[in-house]
Amino acid sequence: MISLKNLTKVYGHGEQSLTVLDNLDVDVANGEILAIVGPSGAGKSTLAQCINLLERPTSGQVIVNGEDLAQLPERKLRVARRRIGTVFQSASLLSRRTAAENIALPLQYLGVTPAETKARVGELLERVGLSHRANHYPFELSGGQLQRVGIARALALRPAVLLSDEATSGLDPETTRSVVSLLRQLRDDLDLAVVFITHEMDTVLHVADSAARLENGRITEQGSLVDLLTDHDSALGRALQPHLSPAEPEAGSSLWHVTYDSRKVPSDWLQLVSAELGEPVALLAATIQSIDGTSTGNATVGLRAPAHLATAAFARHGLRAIPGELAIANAALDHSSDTRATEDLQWA
Ligand SMILES: Nc1ncnc2c1ncn2[C@@H]1O[C@H](COP(=O)(O)OP(=O)(O)OP(=O)(O)O)[C@@H](O)[C@H]1O
Repeated sequence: MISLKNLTKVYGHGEQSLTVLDNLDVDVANGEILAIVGPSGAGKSTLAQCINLLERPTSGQVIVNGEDLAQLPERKLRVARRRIGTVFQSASLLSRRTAAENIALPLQYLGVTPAETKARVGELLERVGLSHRANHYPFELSGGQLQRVGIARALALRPAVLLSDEATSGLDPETTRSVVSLLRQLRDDLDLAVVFITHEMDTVLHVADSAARLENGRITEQGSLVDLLTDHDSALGRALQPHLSPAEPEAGSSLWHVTYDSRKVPSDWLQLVSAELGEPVALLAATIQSIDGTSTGNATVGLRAPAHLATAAFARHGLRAIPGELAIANAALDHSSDTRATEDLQWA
């Protein structure tokens, strides 16, 4: 478990000072992946460096398994830092060492015997699915394989916390999916608390149990993925939903945007709403996913029924429906009055 309490980082002094992290409170339990998202300049890299204590926070606590690492003197910090394994954007492996030798590095620095190191490296290679690439050099490995070696190296000293600092950024979608599924596997097998820092909103839905939004050095929203996705007031929840390009509605019918507003939306809601309205409801676009066993998502539909009947029929099944023009007008309003919406659009 890792807890950040009142974490603050200020660069510079006096009039030149810049508060980059402002009183952050974040908890990540064992077996949980928390995604921290935010636009460029929000403070994500600084936060990563404060979590693994490469930068000392100006004030506040970084508590791992009950101990505040931020207060430790340098000598003790060197040891305590082992509790946090970090995976960086580019795996940053030593080019003249094989995959196995790169993974062995942290163990060698610690003076672990060659026999123990060999056994541990073998275990780690197997865990990340790379036993067959043990003796390959970085230039012989794909982007996804390099990240797997980076993950294995981060796990070498059996950390309690795995910090992923843009570890999937720049990877193609399929490779991202495979790295993400490895992280989820490790979360479960090793009961790790995983902090997944990213600017890629698309990945969050696939990897995280919970998400927090960092903006101008502050956490502006955080919660479980399901809570965020089913809260129509959540800017982060909206930004997490994939964008849809709906088909044209039939002439004479109007377009509605439908979001899952409850944890108990029946899977056959389209038929149920059609039956209640006594007319077909056309599905024009939809994205629905299961998060921790709860269905969430949004859809665009076309129908002819009067607005008040349609709204009520959707609401009875835990869905929130907004007429197309109104939804577009709301989005425009968000866009002009709320910078968060602007950035949501950029991330999506
Ligand atoms: N060592 C430093 N000294 C002074 N200011 C810094 C330092 N490091 C970062 N900053 C400032 O802190 C702010 C946040 O930077 P940071 O790199 O943490 O953001 P970020 O969210 O990671 O951005 P990006 O996604 O573009 O990498 C920026 O205004 C940056 O200029």
